[in-house]
Amino acid sequence: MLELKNLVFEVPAGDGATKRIIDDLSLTIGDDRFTVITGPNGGGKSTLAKLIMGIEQPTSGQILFNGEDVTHMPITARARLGIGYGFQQPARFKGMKVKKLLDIAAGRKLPMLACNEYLSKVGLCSASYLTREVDKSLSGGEVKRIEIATILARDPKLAIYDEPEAGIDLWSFDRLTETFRDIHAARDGRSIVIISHQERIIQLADEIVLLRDGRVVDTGTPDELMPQLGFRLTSPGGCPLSSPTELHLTEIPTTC
Ligand SMILES: Nc1ncnc2c1ncn2[C@@H]1O[C@H](COP(=O)(O)OP(=O)(O)OP(=O)(O)O)[C@@H](O)[C@H]1O
Repeated sequence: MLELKNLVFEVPAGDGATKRIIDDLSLTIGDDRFTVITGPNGGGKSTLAKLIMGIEQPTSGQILFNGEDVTHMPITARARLGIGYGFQQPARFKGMKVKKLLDIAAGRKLPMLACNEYLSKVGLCSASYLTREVDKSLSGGEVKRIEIATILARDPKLAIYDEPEAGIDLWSFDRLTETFRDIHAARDGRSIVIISHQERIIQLADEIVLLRDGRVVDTGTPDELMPQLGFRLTSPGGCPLSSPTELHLTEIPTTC
């Protein structure tokens, strides 16, 4: 369980003034929960994720993970405890092959079959990508999907994905949505927090958290909050392009 208690994050705003990015925010995320954090641009979503991961330090407040105070713990220690984070704009690692990155994430040398599985879950073909370097030769969407595959390989207790849909094409996004749905359906005690503006991801949530001006302004189930967010409720997985998308997707993970 993740508990955020009265978190405040302020940055210098010149002339000794400060700007409050996260404003006395309290939130509890239980085990086995699929939580989507959404809200307007600049509302503080990525900052909140960075505070949870330890990339930023709160000005005040407390972060507890499974009862342990991790507020001032370094990133690596939090990662060891089981918190994983996927950046909105992932880093590239010149000289590092995709296979090696997956091995590092998993903490062991992965068999090929496992690599195939992780990459297919994000709609990438192992044969084309395992030996590629994670450098500038990969497109933004490819790097993003490889990073998500590394988080799947790491299999953290709490996985935080910052806008996993960003820069990802419709077909790969469909595969990714399936993957998130499968992880959640497994109900194995893992928790997922996804920062997203995407209706189809928001729809998967147990709980939606609406963040604005660094504050939680509302929480609720998709039934409760989606109409308020301006979304129309559809059956899970509903998509006007489901037929052509499925056609492509069956080709992506299985035939490479
Ligand atoms: N270190 C910093 N210094 C100054 N301003 C910052 C800093 N970090 C974040 N901000 C500001 O805080 C606000 C929240 O940023 P954040 O990236 O958390 O928003 P977001 O909700 O993730 O937005 P988006 O939906 O556009 O990704 C923004 O106005 C941003 O410019």
